[in-house]
Amino acid sequence: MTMTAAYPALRLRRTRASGWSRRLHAETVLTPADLIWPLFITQGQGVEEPVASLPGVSRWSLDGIVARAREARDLGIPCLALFPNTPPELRSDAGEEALNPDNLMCRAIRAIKDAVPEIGLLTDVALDPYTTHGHDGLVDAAGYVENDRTADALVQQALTQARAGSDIIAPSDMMDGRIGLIRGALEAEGFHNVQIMSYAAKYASVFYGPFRDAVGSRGLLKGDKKTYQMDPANAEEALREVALDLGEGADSVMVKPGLPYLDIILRVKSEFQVPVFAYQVSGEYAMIEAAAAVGAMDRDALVLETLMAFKRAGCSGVLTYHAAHAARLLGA
Ligand SMILES: NCC(=O)CCC(=O)O
Ligand SMILES: [Mg+2]
Repeated sequence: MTMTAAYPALRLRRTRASGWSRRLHAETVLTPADLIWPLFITQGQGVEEPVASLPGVSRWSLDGIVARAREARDLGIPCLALFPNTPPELRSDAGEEALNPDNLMCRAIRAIKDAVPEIGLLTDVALDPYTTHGHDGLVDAAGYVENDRTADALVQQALTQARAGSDIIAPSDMMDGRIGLIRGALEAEGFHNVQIMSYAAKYASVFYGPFRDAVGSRGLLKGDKKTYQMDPANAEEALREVALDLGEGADSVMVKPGLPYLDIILRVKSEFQVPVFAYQVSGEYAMIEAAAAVGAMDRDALVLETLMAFKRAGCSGVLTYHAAHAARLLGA
């Protein structure tokens, strides 16, 4: 790049001097269409259960979930991400409830599609909301999460969700090879337009703590998830993960958590030029709320600045528990 001028002819502050000019020169735009709103589903009717570690976030029974879907539509949010809180009596070692066509997830998909057909639904594929041990897959006698048996179960779980009406299958389990198997099964059953958003680079992170409260698996989890989720020390490996998932048929890829991994988002976008999404996870949400609660920083500004950072790094969109609040701030 050749500079045509130097100070004092060139002053970068000139274009920043007024609001209209800052708007005119903004390189990145954040709109409600960039947001995916994760929602927690619970049993019953007329139930709202606040999640203590996520102030402002609740689990909703199906009627409340449908109300949130209407709210999202009216705010211009294009897509919801659904997570069930499965009661202990429906959990098992193999998480069979994940394959029940009448489980909470499938009932939520159908209820939303009936009432608000114009909103997109992204559904989580992994066994952790359904297992007694809190792991994302099937565990062998030594406590190791078995890859290939788990992948077979995930294929069945993905088909169960696609049959219920899911628009985007989002495998969050980090098993090897599952994207290709799921894509093949979806094609074979005629679900040609059901997308796959792969949690391609999902790190074994402390930032997921409040989410485990929300889906009821915190107290259950035995050990940690380091034999399948990625080591926070690694970046090159994330590019290999993304390359594999794209090669197996993922339509878009996700990096998770979000803000501490902006370098990964930037590298994935630069290397592959495909749709990349970030998950601003529960611990990130909790940090923002905690900082705002003690008056350390302004909540609304923090929400919008962090979401803008994802767009600037190259994201097509962001999963965030602040989605509805952010959409309101953006004046939808
Ligand atoms: N599979 C979905 C998650 O693990 C979400 C994590 C979070 O929000 O902390
Ligand atoms: Mg992988």
